Amino acid sequence: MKIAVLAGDGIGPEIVAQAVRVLNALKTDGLGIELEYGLIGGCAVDATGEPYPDATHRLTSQADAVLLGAVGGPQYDNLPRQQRPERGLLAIRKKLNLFANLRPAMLYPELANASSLKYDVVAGLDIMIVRELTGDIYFGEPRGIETRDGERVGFNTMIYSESEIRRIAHVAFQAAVKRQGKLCSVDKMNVLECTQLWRDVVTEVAKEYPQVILSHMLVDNAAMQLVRNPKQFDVMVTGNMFGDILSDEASMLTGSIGMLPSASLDENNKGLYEPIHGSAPDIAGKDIANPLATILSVAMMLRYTFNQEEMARRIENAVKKVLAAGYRTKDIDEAGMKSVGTKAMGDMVLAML
Ligand SMILES: NC(=O)C1=CN([C@@H]2O[C@H](COP(=O)(O)OP(=O)(O)OC[C@H]3O[C@@H](n4cnc5c(N)ncnc54)[C@H](O)[C@@H]3O)[C@@H](O)[C@H]2O)C=CC1
Ligand SMILES: CC(C)CC(=O)C(=O)O
Ligand SMILES: [Mg+2]
Repeated sequence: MKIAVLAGDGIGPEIVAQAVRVLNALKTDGLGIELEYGLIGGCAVDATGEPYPDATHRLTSQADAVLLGAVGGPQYDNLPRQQRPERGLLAIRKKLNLFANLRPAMLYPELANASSLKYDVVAGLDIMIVRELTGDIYFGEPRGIETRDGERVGFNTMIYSESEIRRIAHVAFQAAVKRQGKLCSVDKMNVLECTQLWRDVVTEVAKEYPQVILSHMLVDNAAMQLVRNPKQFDVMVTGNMFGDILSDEASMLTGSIGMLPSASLDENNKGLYEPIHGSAPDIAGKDIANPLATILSVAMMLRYTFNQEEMARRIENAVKKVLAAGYRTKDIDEAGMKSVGTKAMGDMVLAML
């Protein structure tokens, strides 16, 4: 099995290095994998002028799975839009048809005090956010900034086709069937036609899953409910932009954005695995970033693309043990715990593994 490793920018190389150590440890234990490295994002622009070069696309197309760190940084913010690192991320998602983004927000009991909510509100929290990843306002055309009537206007297009909504709805319903059987679809149908269609299609698909209890919620309320009573949610399904925002919000219920992994899957469970956070330029190069979201993304890779449930659990259990033993990077640290940096956290996960 081939894994394309794209570390990207900012903290990307630091956190991916720890996840690669985990993969290499499993390889030593008999997991048949080969790692190949490529460029994406700002580092790819620096080397080739493109955020997602053809050579990287050849590598990822031939790989069974992709491990990605993060892209972007302030030094790239003034580039022409097509060259911005984030466009590389949009390109890989679109070109590999990775339409189903799974973002589990689960609280490790050891991190109860790190959560931004009180213990009784978050104890046992386990939400699966299913975010559509290749459509919506992030990809819709027309888009741009142009002069109209003597002033500049900026515009993007929120667009979803019925088939795009239907296929992500199926992923979400199937996830709900395997979990507590509850699905909440999040939209803004009171003002956006695009999401009226979203609600209509999700409601139609629900007929194929009578065992799942479907509810609908407007996104502003959903954002509020996530910090009021997050345990009401089992699976949430939503579009690209709302899912992006709600998953960053949900991450803080688990203690830190540095804890949330993700899987981005195509129809055949070929996948790209990355933490949900960005390149965190404010802490890059300081050996303080939390590598656990990236390490937990490797667990998702083993589960979803390689069907190695036992190895996936081994990684998750190693993370649990590290937290139970009191090791904490800065973002989840608290009094009385053992503060560690990025690499030392990787050391501890390897030791527990
Ligand atoms: N998937 C990706 O590659 C993404 C890339 N970005 C890009 O990343 C750059 C920075 O974006 P921001 O808005 O600052 O979001 P960010 O997610 O990179 O950082 C937000 C905050 O969370 C902290 N943080 C993030 N990951 C952490 C970790 N593993 N451990 C400890 N703390 C962590 C950062 O230090 C920062 O204070 C931008 O260029 C943005 O476009 C943003 C989101 C996703
Ligand atoms: C950087 C963007 C393209 C996307 C983003 O923030 C994300 O996928 O979480
Ligand atoms: Mg995001």
